[in-house]
Amino acid sequence: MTDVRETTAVPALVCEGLRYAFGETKAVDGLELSVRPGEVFGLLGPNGAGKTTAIRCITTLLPVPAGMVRVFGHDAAKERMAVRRLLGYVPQQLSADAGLTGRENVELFARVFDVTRRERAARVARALEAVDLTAAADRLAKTYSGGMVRRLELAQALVSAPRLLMLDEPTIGLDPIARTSVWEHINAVRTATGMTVLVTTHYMDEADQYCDRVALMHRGRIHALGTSEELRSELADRRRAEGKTDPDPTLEDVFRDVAGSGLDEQGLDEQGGDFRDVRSTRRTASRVG
Ligand SMILES: Nc1ncnc2c1ncn2[C@@H]1O[C@H](COP(=O)(O)OP(=O)(O)OP(=O)(O)O)[C@@H](O)[C@H]1O
Repeated sequence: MTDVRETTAVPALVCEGLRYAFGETKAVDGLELSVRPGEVFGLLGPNGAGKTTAIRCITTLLPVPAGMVRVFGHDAAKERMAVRRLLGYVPQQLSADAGLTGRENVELFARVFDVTRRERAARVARALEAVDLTAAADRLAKTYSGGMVRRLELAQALVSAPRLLMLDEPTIGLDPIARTSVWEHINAVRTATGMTVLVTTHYMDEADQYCDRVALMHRGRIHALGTSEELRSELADRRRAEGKTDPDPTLEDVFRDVAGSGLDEQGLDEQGGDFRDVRSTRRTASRVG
């Protein structure tokens, strides 16, 4: 893979005062975010927090009705094509075609992204290799396991050599081994290319382990932002100051703390207990077949 390490200080992504409403529902309500080039940034939050809507605004699939979104300095409202060329996007919904082989699926995306005919075969082969699907490339996608499908979707997004890769719940519904494998491939490509990654996840353990920084989103806005360690140690300090002697807080404790009582009214509890429960509500592992 070509080395396109970032040398510029321009943020990979900036959202300022981003708002998006579906009728009366304020899905994104004044989102403030800045993602550094080359980092893996985790956008965390319960169902309905506004993560997917924010991602759709950033990827230009939805307009930016209020506020500002910039991708490597390009305005998502005014320079949509420039922004699209910089982005790779793996949505929550299935984006691979079960009736095509892995290679054909990636080729399709190469065509959509205008990869020239001369470059196409090599780029497709590189993308498949980056996610360890070379040996399975000529099998129909419907024969793939859930983890392989997710890696295929990753290859589809990588074939255009994006500078900012957006992944919406990339590991939901996968078993722990497949989840680890997906993350290892994301990390390997990031290391090789210097690509920036914005990922949404419900899995706090994954965010803790794989994200350089995380933002905790609730009801359309960010409630805390930093490294997992910073957020956890800030909460530990606050607890100590209040005379509490709890053991080390987790990222999920941080989320409960920053979102406060709102979670009890309309948050995690309403959505099935906690972040761990949410994953059982959606299954991607058997989506193809
Ligand atoms: N097409 C739509 N029409 C109406 N309301 C919508 C639509 N899409 C999302 N919403 C609402 O906007 C709010 C934010 O939803 P969104 O899907 O962005 O949240 P999310 O954090 O991505 O949740 P999830 O983790 O379940 O994907 C929710 O209240 C949701 O019901």
